[in-house]
Amino acid sequence: MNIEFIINPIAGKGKGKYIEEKIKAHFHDGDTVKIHYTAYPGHALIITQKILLRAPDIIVACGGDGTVNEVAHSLIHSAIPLGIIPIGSGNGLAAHLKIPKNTDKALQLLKKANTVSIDAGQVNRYYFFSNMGLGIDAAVIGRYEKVKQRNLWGYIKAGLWGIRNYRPAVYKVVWEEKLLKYPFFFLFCSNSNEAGYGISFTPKAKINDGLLDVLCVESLTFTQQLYFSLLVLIRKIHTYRKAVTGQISFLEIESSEPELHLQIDGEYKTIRENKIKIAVVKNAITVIIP
Ligand SMILES: Nc1ncnc2c1ncn2[C@@H]1O[C@H](COP(=O)(O)OP(=O)(O)OP(=O)(O)O)[C@@H](O)[C@H]1O
Repeated sequence: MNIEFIINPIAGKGKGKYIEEKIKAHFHDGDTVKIHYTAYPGHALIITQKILLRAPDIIVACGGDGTVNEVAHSLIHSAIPLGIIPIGSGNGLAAHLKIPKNTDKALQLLKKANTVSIDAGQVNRYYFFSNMGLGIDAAVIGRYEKVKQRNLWGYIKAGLWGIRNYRPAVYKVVWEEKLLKYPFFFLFCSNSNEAGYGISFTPKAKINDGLLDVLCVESLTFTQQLYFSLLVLIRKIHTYRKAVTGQISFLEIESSEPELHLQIDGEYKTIRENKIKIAVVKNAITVIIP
């Protein structure tokens, strides 16, 4: 088997620095293994494009949702399966796919090569495989990237900062026959049912149903934000009267401001336009699962 690994050395708490040895212990006699380390954001995307020219049997992303996103982006509509070794901090996609967090168990899966075809979401020129969000979600991720503490405590600190500092932006959301226009607290679109750390804003999402699950929440007071958090924790957010939930294959969002701030698979992005179009890409990639 020819198998190539792309390791993000800073994912999670820097676990990527230690997995080379484990990889070598699992794959020897008869297997050709190549290991690549990413050196900067976006590097995994470029490495994958080069690897594709050699047509290996499997390309493996070792990192969190950000690394998986870059590798998977280059694999869209390729027949080569994606392996995931979840060593990031959140690992939402791997959690949905029930890929073990234990590195040895995740490496073992690669040998069985049991695969599934999954959808992706497309936002303008970007893709997401787990989720994307606007509103407080993007503000929190933007803050999280600044605090440089890539763990649950880092997310909690960024979340508390978001509750104090996020100012709702007005979006016009065109969603089949629905039109929503108000200051938004939260706007989330997901392919998976896990956002990371066991939290889910879209518990009913299925990864290969040809649809994306959406949650829109209008501007909330401080107490309502606490209630929102509680409903998310008990996976009952769809029951909240200030939430609009549903499934889409296409969605348009227009902001009252000249640019849009998003999180895409946990990475903060600024789109220098006031409009985005979100669409589903059916059967976008093949992934190795248990
Ligand atoms: N050598 C590097 N130095 C700095 N950043 C890097 C490097 N290699 C990759 N990156 C970037 O690190 C970011 C975070 O990676 P990733 O999402 O895989 O880990 P994580 O944030 O710990 O996990 P999760 O997204 O699941 O919470 C990505 O934007 C990726 O492009």
